[in-house]
Amino acid sequence: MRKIVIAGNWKMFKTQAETQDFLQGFLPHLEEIPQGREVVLCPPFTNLNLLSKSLHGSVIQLGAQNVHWEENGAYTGEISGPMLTELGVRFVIVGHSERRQYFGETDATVNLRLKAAQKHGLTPILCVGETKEQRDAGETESIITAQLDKDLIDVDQDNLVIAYEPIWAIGTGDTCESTEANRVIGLIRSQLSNPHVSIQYGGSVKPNNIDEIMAQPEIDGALVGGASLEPASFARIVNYK
Ligand SMILES: O=C(CO)COP(=O)(O)O
Repeated sequence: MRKIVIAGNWKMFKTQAETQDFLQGFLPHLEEIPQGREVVLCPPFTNLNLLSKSLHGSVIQLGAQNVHWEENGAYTGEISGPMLTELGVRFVIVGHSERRQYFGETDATVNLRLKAAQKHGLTPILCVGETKEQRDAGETESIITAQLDKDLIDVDQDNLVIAYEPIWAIGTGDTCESTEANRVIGLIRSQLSNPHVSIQYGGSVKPNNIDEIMAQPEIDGALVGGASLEPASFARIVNYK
């Protein structure tokens, strides 16, 4: 059975005070969330402890935005798997295009991070997707195939979520047509050994397009950036019809 996973990626947004404000607006909506939907919040590391305490016992699960492959060591600025699991973190985003683009992450480091996440019992959300230039050049399929080939070496597909995030659709308001996202996600699925992996769509997911996106048969959830920052908007998304 493929699980539905809706995750909010807060990126580098929200102080702890702003996180408290978010919770005040969001917590009243929790009861509306239909059973069987996994809802995950991935705040900056600095908010994990606060959210871990505030969401304890609720249906909302906690995710981080990255994880290092070693358990500890001289890796300034990095966070390890045991540091996350100690806080009750269950999911971790790995290989987001912003990490690949701005922080030099490669398929090799993405692969190491995926394996480390799984070793510590975290479920990684692997992000893949093409740039506008690659899409225009007709390279969407070959780029994604190459990413999957390298990123998933020795990765356990029984404990994995994948997010298809076309880079040109991130933060632009330029959503990928839902039928096209469905097609690419079907293509991703055809390259996996486990057909039950949940595959999300990400890129300008909003309250006004979530119903259409989730109506697509191949799409098992969403990875939501900007629209997860505002309580009413994220509540509407997790309560899609
Ligand atoms: O990058 C994203 C989620 O990881 C998508 O961001 P937006 O929803 O803001 O386009």
